[in-house]
Amino acid sequence: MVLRCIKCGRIYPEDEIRYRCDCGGLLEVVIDLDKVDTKIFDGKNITLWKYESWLPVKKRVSLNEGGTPLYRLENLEEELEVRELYAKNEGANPTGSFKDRGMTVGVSKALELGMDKVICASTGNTSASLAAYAAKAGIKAYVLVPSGKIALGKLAQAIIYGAQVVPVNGNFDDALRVVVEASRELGVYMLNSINPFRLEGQKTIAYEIYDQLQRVPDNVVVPVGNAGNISAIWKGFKELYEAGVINELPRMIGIQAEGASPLAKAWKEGREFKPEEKPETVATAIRIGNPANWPKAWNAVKESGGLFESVTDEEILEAQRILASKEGLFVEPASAASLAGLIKLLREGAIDRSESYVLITTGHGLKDPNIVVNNFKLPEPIEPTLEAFRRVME
Ligand SMILES: Cc1ncc(COP(=O)(O)O)c(C=O)c1O
Ligand SMILES: N[C@@H](CCOP(=O)(O)O)C(=O)O
Repeated sequence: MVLRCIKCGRIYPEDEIRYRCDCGGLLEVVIDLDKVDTKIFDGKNITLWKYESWLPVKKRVSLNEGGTPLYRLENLEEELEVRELYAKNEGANPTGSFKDRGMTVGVSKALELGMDKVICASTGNTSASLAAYAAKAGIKAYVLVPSGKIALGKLAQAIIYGAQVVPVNGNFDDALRVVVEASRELGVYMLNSINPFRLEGQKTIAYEIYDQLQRVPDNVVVPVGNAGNISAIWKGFKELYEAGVINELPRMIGIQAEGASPLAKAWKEGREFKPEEKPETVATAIRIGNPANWPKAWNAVKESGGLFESVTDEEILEAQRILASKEGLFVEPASAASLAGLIKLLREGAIDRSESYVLITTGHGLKDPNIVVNNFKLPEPIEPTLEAFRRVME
């Protein structure tokens, strides 16, 4: 197993602490596919560490991540007239988001490399997850978050798990710049998704979807922020394909929030990627203007024959309400971008109703309760009598 630059192909040893190639390109972990266990996809006992032979770490800092439910969304299938629709509910991970898949592998790698301090920039979920896994590993975590722009539940998580929370006057992109410099200068191990080991954990979403469905869906719909997750899921499917486990690949569909949609804009306008200076969206998790993994995500969408789309904040909040009220699935706004994107693409006739779709619902709704409560006016309290309640029912 080695690290390889996706831009120039240069190879680096796996135990060298580096996040980019000397040419500036992103790195990926090259797994030795001759050594993986291809016989384990039997639909049983699904957890992330079931796929250990496909992962580049020997140590294991775990909180029992992965094995998340794949729900069939029958009510929405009927309403939207789609043949097959599923949600892979990543909110069921230990800290309530897909980041736990990345952190179990990333923090394990930090220990293997002898690092005792870890760091990330975060819109919230990465910080909550890193804080939990660092606590479990007994190492120090620093988390840099955009001041005033992180959902309440996520902030509470980072605090209680014992991370040093550092608010930054700026957005996620500004915080990430500082984190990259700190990892170069101050001997802290960076666990944002530029770290290729983080993405190795997240690629298990693809393994699990195949394991649970026992086939490859036609399409996987993923909310996109820093663009690591869509890249990781695509890598997972490609590895299954290259190892001969599957013989077809899904289309990857990336959904961004309109106010933070540099990839969707470049894709739809048929031009080069350009970062956005002032990203803004109600879905704070994906309020990112300069996605660090954009070249990987671009390749994923292009190679798979997929597409990028963007959705408005109104469409995101409506999709969040629909998922909760029609399917009993409460997800945070960024997660609902996947359903909002699906609805938009179906309405525009850009995708086929007779195909199968897996929505990645990336984070739990309880992470951001304010978004719901602040938009709802509670009725006046009633007297504690049957009569008063009878009037309510009438
Ligand atoms: C809940 C949630 N959904 C989606 C995303 C987007 O994932 P990525 O940054 O890997 O594109 C994030 C983080 O960015 C997130 O926290
Ligand atoms: N949504 C993310 C932002 C990107 O983080 P990354 O570590 O996956 O690059 C967050 O939760 O902070």
